[in-house]
Amino acid sequence: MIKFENVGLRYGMGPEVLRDLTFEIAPSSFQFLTGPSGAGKTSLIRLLFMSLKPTRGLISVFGRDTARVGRSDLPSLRRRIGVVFQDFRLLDHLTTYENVALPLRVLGKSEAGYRADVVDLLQWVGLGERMHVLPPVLSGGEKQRAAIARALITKPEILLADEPTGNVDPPLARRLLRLFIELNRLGTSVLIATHDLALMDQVDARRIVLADGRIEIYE
Ligand SMILES: Nc1ncnc2c1ncn2[C@@H]1O[C@H](COP(=O)(O)OP(=O)(O)OP(=O)(O)O)[C@@H](O)[C@H]1O
Repeated sequence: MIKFENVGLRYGMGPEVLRDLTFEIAPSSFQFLTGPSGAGKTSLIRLLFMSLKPTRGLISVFGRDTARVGRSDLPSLRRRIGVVFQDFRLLDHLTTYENVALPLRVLGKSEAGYRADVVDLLQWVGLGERMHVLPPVLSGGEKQRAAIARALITKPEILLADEPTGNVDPPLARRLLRLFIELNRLGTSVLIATHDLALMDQVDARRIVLADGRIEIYE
């Protein structure tokens, strides 16, 4: 569903931070993206989400060459990808419920049609009791789960999560991991960027390892 061929990325006139990346992400697959701090994990997620363009090589997303995707086609392609950013990006003036419902509101859906889905999803991530509070009073782990729910509400075909367990204690990290595994079991592809070795050791999953701008894949 996503294919990279000899992809390279540099910022401005700087050195190439990603080099010769060739790999695929299959439908319904589960993988970790790992590597030391600064290795390029966030940059790779931005390439996958098409918020950055590669400086060379080919990226195809759902069969479309991203270099040929026009501005008007980008939103509909992006809707098929859920992203959880490292800094959550929740809107502080909207409740947890409203934050999670926002992608549907933007699509012009009616609240009567989506209310039950949003509540179900909030319960699934364990935020049923917290849906009417504003993000500033949520704990780090609760914000994390709200961001995950918001990424999932449009039923994306792939979920990209950047350090989703970076702000939570080990028991909650294990719970989030179980949630991602369950999501994958239901058919969604999952890519989790992390440098948490203990987390990765809990699942026998594919590892895409970034080092010095290149990748090695351990199936
Ligand atoms: N907007 C930018 N402009 C210039 N250089 C950047 C930019 N964003 C990232 N870089 C550089 O690209 C390299 C990869 O950064 P990136 O944030 O992708 O790594 P990372 O593996 O996600 O790191 P971390 O685990 O610390 O979040 C780093 O050398 C970083 O300094």
